[in-house]
Amino acid sequence: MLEEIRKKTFLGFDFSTQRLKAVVIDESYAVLQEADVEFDVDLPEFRTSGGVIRGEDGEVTVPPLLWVKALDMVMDKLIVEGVDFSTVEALSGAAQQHGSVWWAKGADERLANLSPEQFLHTQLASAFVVDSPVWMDCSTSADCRALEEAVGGAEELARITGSRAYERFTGAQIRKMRRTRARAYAATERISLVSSFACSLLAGRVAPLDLADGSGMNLLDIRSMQWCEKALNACGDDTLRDKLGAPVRSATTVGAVGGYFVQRYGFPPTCRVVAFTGDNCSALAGLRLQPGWVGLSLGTSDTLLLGLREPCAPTAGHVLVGPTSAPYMALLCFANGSLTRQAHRDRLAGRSWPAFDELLRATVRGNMGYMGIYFECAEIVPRAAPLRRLEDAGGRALERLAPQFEARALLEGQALARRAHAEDMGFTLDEKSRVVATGGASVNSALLQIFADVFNAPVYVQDSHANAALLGAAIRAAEVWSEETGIALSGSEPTVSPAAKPYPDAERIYGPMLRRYRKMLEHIPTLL
Ligand SMILES: Nc1ncnc2c1ncn2[C@@H]1O[C@H](COP(=O)(O)OP(=O)(O)O)[C@@H](O)[C@H]1O
Ligand SMILES: O=C(CO)[C@@H](O)[C@H](O)COP(=O)(O)O
Repeated sequence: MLEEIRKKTFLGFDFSTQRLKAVVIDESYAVLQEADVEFDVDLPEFRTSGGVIRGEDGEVTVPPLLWVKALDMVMDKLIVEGVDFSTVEALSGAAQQHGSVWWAKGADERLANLSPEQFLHTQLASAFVVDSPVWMDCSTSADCRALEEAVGGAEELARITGSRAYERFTGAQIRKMRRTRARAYAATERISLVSSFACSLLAGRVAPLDLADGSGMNLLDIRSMQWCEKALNACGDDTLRDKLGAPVRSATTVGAVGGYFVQRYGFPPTCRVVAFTGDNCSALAGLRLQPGWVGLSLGTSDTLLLGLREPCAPTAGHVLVGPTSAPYMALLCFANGSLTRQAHRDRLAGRSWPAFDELLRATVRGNMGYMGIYFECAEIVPRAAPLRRLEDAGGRALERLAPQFEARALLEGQALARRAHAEDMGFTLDEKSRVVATGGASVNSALLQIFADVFNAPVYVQDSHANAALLGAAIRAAEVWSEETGIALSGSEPTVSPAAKPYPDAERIYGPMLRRYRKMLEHIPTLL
């Protein structure tokens, strides 16, 4: 009886590229408290820009201690928000995908013996062998080609692992580490993904990788759900399987919360830790997409998410093991998302979104035929080096345009790319189609209107302030807890609200522009 009336809450984390967010929800999945640590602003001592450190030759890394320290900070911020940790029945999390964390020897022991008297970051200062390569890294092209060759070609790798070899995927990152920093590779006891690393901090032991995020490594056979022997051999030595450990289904309780959190913050010792997963996988869980809907995450990267019944071997984009009841999910990741929009906002309109929106309002839909492709960093879909292409309605190349036309060309070009590549992945638009947007840029109604018109489908956003990946983390914790305890929760479907509706002439304007976008692509030197 007492158990039934005791207040039950669930905690979710999102270790995304630019910040760490945390949310507490109740049994009906209503948000009770939220907190957030912005890496560049709140942890300036790590000298990140956009949450990462850019090195030479396309290397992009993060010192894992940044995430550890951010966890210390976000916990303290949750206390300030009034969170009562003694009511947390289960927790889970999401994290940027593909990044790897390289644990020094004795990782499990260190995690199991954390003193509640001290911060985590002071106790884990020497727990990592190297900085973490993250998803923005594009320094592993040679390793990608070698991996594809070892497995029998790009198509075969895509058939087995759900993706051709991609620079940011963990397999090639591991191969590069072993090739260029053999001593660091050898000194590493365990390799985590950012998600399973964050889970490890909470669980007080090195936590297993989950199958959904594990599919973003080019190492997992997405049909058998086991590591692919050939891919392991191509990227590591005979210790790699042990370094990675066995992956688990995303809906798995990996254990109880670590003693550190019980003693320092008052969590109940029975609080369950549910496997953490990739942020896009978590967003799929948070958005609860229905057939015909497409998820659009506008975080640091722009990603399109779809539930799939069967795996396929995509030429661009990825198929991951499903984190929810859909057996698989499709993921298209566009590296030129918010940071590219932000860079051009700064160039064209000062550092203000309202001023940028003002520029958009000075133009018409279709931009009088002006179109642009802006890749500030190497693009993932399509795989291409940084470049800028502008053309007029007659297809003539232009050097520059007035700021208002450039602003619209940038956003329309991005939305056209998202639609073209979603269609290539098998997404078909019909009258039931919906785009459900989430992530930092989903507050921008002018951007959402462009997506509605280009997709010729209404765009919705979640009613909750928390983004879908973050909310998905807390909801996954609640659902696994409910399934395991047999205690039903009143948790409701997340409600979404219409944010933009396509104009009746949208297809007439953007259908031809979609064809022109595909033509422009033909003239772009895409990388292999
Ligand atoms: N009004 C706005 N219009 C467009 N983009 C915005 C706006 N507000 C924030 N953003 C973008 O949101 C991005 C951060 O989104 P967020 O989902 O927090 O990222 P991540 O989860 O990858 O850390 C910023 O880079 C910023 O450019
Ligand atoms: O690499 C990918 C997906 O394949 C990225 O989407 C990362 O998962 C980072 O996510 P955000 O910080 O952009 O949300």
